[in-house]
Amino acid sequence: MTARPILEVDDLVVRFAAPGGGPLGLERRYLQAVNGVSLRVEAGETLGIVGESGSGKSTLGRALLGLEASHSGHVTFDDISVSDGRRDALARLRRETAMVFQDPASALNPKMTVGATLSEVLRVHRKVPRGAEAARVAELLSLVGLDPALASRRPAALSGGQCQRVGIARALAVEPKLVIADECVAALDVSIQGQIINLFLDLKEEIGLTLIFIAHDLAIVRRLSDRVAVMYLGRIVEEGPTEAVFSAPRHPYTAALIAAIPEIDPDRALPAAPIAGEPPSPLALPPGCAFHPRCAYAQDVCRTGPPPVPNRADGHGWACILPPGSLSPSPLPPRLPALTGDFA
Ligand SMILES: Nc1ncnc2c1ncn2[C@@H]1O[C@H](COP(=O)(O)OP(=O)(O)OP(=O)(O)O)[C@@H](O)[C@H]1O
Repeated sequence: MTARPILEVDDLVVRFAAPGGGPLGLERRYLQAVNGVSLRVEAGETLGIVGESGSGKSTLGRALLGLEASHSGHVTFDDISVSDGRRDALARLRRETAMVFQDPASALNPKMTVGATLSEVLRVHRKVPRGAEAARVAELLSLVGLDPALASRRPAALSGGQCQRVGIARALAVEPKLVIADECVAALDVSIQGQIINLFLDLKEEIGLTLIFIAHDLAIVRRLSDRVAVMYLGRIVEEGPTEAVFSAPRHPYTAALIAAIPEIDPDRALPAAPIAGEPPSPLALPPGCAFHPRCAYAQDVCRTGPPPVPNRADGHGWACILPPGSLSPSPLPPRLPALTGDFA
């Protein structure tokens, strides 16, 4: 029996109007920050979303929580449709989901104590009876590994790691069915990052937290995620069980990102990322596969044909004409001879 997804996303498009154009006669141009994304998240699962800067991770995360309007496509959260913008559905989404942001200090009100911040969430969401807030605040602080005595402090009197734990406690205060963490450890020291990752791992075990973890640090995502989705210019180019994706990537972009992960053991360190150049402008996507100008494996069909049809085998999807096992484990793959046959 397959578990029921708590979140289902079908062909989601989120776009922003480009500057210029519009009413004076010029045709309005749009940047497709999320360009036809489909994915599933099951209860208790952690989905990591990775990709270079500008690949659309944050826009996708915001759209999933109704914080960014979608242009087309469908998002279903726990059996309610949230993409048609119905107020009651959005209100339920807000009650049952939470976001943890990158910069812990600026995400907290500097004038409010930790206790007041958490109590406010409990009150607004009517999570505990009047008078029981202080006890629940202490519980929440303990849950994220903080001394309940910190409830009387303001953010300025906390370290970055402590602030991020408060941010996580605030997210947990609504007893969310889904938490989206967007680059929530990027601003922290490496040792504090490790502590926050361990905290998420504990929360998965203790309260069955369902988490979407957005990051460009693949090593962290590997440690935390059950499945991983790799984004490139608004699309998911590869998605599957974390170890399958990391040990045998099927898209050259994923392989290149993995090759760029710094190795702790210098003897095993691989040379720098082999991805050539910068990503193209999302306003002027190349024809064919959008990754082809940077891909060491590109064939003529990748340059001129339609964008690759996503493949799926063994629960592992990839949007490339290459069959599984084609990618060299070397970070500087040789150009492959021309492929024959239809792999799509
Ligand atoms: N409000 C906006 N208006 C116009 N363009 C936007 C807006 N927000 C994001 N974009 C553009 O959408 C694309 C995706 O941005 P997004 O921030 O989602 O990417 P990201 O993968 O989260 O990047 P990063 O890791 O740097 O946060 C980028 O080209 C970005 O410039």
